[in-house]
Amino acid sequence: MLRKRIASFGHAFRGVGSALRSEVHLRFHALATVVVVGLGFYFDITRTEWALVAAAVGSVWSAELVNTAVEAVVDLVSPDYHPLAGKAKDVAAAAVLLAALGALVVGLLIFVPRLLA
Ligand SMILES: Nc1ncnc2c1ncn2[C@@H]1O[C@H](COP(=O)(O)OP(=O)(O)OP(=O)(O)O)[C@@H](O)[C@H]1O
Repeated sequence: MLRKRIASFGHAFRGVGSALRSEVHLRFHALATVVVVGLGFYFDITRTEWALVAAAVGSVWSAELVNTAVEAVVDLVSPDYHPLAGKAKDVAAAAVLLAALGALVVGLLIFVPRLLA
Protein backbone atom coordinates (compact mmCIF):
# COMPACT_ATOMS: atom_id res chain seq x y z
CA MET A 1 0.00 0.00 0.00
CA LEU A 2 2.67 2.50 1.14
CA ARG A 3 5.00 1.30 -1.64
CA LYS A 4 2.23 1.97 -4.18
CA ARG A 5 1.73 5.50 -2.80
CA ILE A 6 5.48 6.19 -3.02
CA ALA A 7 5.51 4.84 -6.60
CA SER A 8 2.65 7.21 -7.50
CA PHE A 9 4.70 10.15 -6.22
CA GLY A 10 7.58 8.89 -8.36
CA HIS A 11 5.36 8.82 -11.46
CA ALA A 12 4.14 12.35 -10.72
CA PHE A 13 7.69 13.70 -10.31
CA ARG A 14 8.70 11.90 -13.51
CA GLY A 15 5.78 13.72 -15.19
CA VAL A 16 7.01 17.10 -13.96
CA GLY A 17 10.54 16.30 -15.16
CA SER A 18 9.36 15.10 -18.55
CA ALA A 19 7.13 18.17 -19.03
CA LEU A 20 9.98 20.48 -17.95
CA ARG A 21 12.25 18.92 -20.56
CA SER A 22 9.74 19.24 -23.41
CA GLU A 23 7.85 22.45 -22.60
CA VAL A 24 9.53 25.85 -22.91
CA HIS A 25 6.52 27.47 -21.23
CA LEU A 26 7.01 25.32 -18.16
CA ARG A 27 10.67 26.35 -17.90
CA PHE A 28 9.47 29.96 -18.03
CA HIS A 29 7.03 29.19 -15.17
CA ALA A 30 9.90 27.65 -13.20
CA LEU A 31 11.95 30.82 -13.65
CA ALA A 32 8.95 33.01 -12.75
CA THR A 33 8.36 30.88 -9.64
CA VAL A 34 11.98 31.39 -8.50
CA VAL A 35 11.69 35.17 -9.09
CA VAL A 36 8.34 35.43 -7.25
CA VAL A 37 9.53 33.37 -4.27
CA GLY A 38 12.71 35.49 -4.15
CA LEU A 39 10.64 38.68 -4.18
CA GLY A 40 8.40 37.22 -1.48
CA PHE A 41 11.37 36.70 0.85
CA TYR A 42 12.95 40.03 -0.13
CA PHE A 43 9.80 42.00 0.71
CA ASP A 44 8.93 39.75 3.65
CA ILE A 45 5.32 39.37 2.48
CA THR A 46 2.62 38.31 4.97
CA ARG A 47 1.34 34.73 5.53
CA THR A 48 -1.88 35.55 3.67
CA GLU A 49 0.13 36.93 0.75
CA TRP A 50 2.27 33.76 0.72
CA ALA A 51 -0.96 31.72 0.62
CA LEU A 52 -2.17 33.73 -2.39
CA VAL A 53 1.21 33.41 -4.13
CA ALA A 54 1.25 29.63 -3.45
CA ALA A 55 -2.29 29.24 -4.83
CA ALA A 56 -1.43 31.33 -7.91
CA VAL A 57 1.83 29.51 -8.63
CA GLY A 58 0.18 26.12 -8.01
CA SER A 59 -2.70 26.85 -10.36
CA VAL A 60 -0.41 27.98 -13.18
CA TRP A 61 1.78 24.88 -12.83
CA SER A 62 -1.27 22.60 -12.63
CA ALA A 63 -2.92 24.17 -15.67
CA GLU A 64 0.32 23.99 -17.70
CA LEU A 65 0.88 20.33 -16.76
CA VAL A 66 -2.71 19.39 -17.65
CA ASN A 67 -2.31 21.34 -20.91
CA THR A 68 0.84 19.34 -21.68
CA ALA A 69 -1.01 16.09 -20.95
CA VAL A 70 -3.94 17.12 -23.18
CA GLU A 71 -1.54 18.00 -26.01
CA ALA A 72 0.18 14.63 -25.70
CA VAL A 73 -3.09 12.67 -25.74
CA VAL A 74 -4.48 14.70 -28.64
CA ASP A 75 -1.27 14.19 -30.66
CA LEU A 76 -1.51 10.45 -29.89
CA VAL A 77 -5.14 9.93 -30.84
CA SER A 78 -5.49 12.60 -33.53
CA PRO A 79 -2.19 13.32 -35.29
CA ASP A 80 -4.18 14.49 -38.31
CA TYR A 81 -6.26 17.66 -38.34
CA HIS A 82 -9.61 17.38 -36.57
CA PRO A 83 -11.78 20.24 -35.26
CA LEU A 84 -12.27 18.43 -31.92
CA ALA A 85 -8.51 17.96 -31.53
CA GLY A 86 -8.09 21.69 -32.11
CA LYS A 87 -10.88 22.48 -29.65
CA ALA A 88 -9.32 20.28 -26.95
CA LYS A 89 -5.94 21.99 -27.36
CA ASP A 90 -7.44 25.48 -27.50
CA VAL A 91 -9.54 24.92 -24.36
CA ALA A 92 -6.56 23.45 -22.48
CA ALA A 93 -4.46 26.44 -23.54
CA ALA A 94 -7.26 28.76 -22.36
CA ALA A 95 -7.05 27.16 -18.89
CA VAL A 96 -3.35 28.09 -18.75
CA LEU A 97 -4.11 31.62 -19.91
CA LEU A 98 -6.75 32.17 -17.22
CA ALA A 99 -4.52 30.75 -14.47
CA ALA A 100 -1.66 32.97 -15.67
CA LEU A 101 -3.90 36.06 -15.71
CA GLY A 102 -5.04 35.30 -12.15
CA ALA A 103 -1.42 34.88 -11.07
CA LEU A 104 -0.51 38.15 -12.79
CA VAL A 105 -3.22 40.01 -10.85
CA VAL A 106 -2.02 38.46 -7.56
CA GLY A 107 1.57 39.37 -8.38
CA LEU A 108 0.70 42.94 -9.35
CA LEU A 109 -1.44 43.52 -6.24
CA ILE A 110 1.22 42.15 -3.88
CA PHE A 111 4.47 43.39 -5.42
CA VAL A 112 3.78 46.59 -7.38
CA PRO A 113 2.95 48.71 -4.29
CA ARG A 114 6.19 47.48 -2.62
CA LEU A 115 8.29 48.06 -5.75
CA LEU A 116 6.91 51.60 -6.01
CA ALA A 117 7.33 52.41 -2.29
N1 LIG B 1 -4.63 17.72 -34.61
C1 LIG B 1 -5.07 18.98 -34.66
N2 LIG B 1 -6.26 19.25 -35.25
C2 LIG B 1 -6.72 20.52 -35.28
N3 LIG B 1 -6.08 21.60 -34.79
C3 LIG B 1 -4.90 21.39 -34.19
C4 LIG B 1 -4.33 20.09 -34.09
N4 LIG B 1 -3.13 20.19 -33.44
C5 LIG B 1 -2.99 21.49 -33.15
N5 LIG B 1 -4.04 22.22 -33.57
C6 LIG B 1 -4.24 23.68 -33.43
O1 LIG B 1 -2.96 24.30 -33.35
C7 LIG B 1 -2.80 24.95 -32.08
C8 LIG B 1 -1.37 24.77 -31.61
O2 LIG B 1 -1.13 23.40 -31.38
P1 LIG B 1 0.25 22.85 -30.86
O3 LIG B 1 0.17 21.38 -30.73
O4 LIG B 1 1.35 23.41 -31.70
O5 LIG B 1 0.29 23.42 -29.41
P2 LIG B 1 1.02 24.73 -28.89
O6 LIG B 1 -0.04 25.72 -28.53
O7 LIG B 1 2.10 25.12 -29.82
O8 LIG B 1 1.58 24.16 -27.57
P3 LIG B 1 3.04 24.26 -26.96
O9 LIG B 1 3.70 25.49 -27.56
O10 LIG B 1 2.75 24.38 -25.49
O11 LIG B 1 3.68 22.96 -27.33
C9 LIG B 1 -3.84 24.29 -31.15
O12 LIG B 1 -4.22 25.14 -30.09
C10 LIG B 1 -4.97 24.02 -32.12
O13 LIG B 1 -5.74 25.17 -32.35
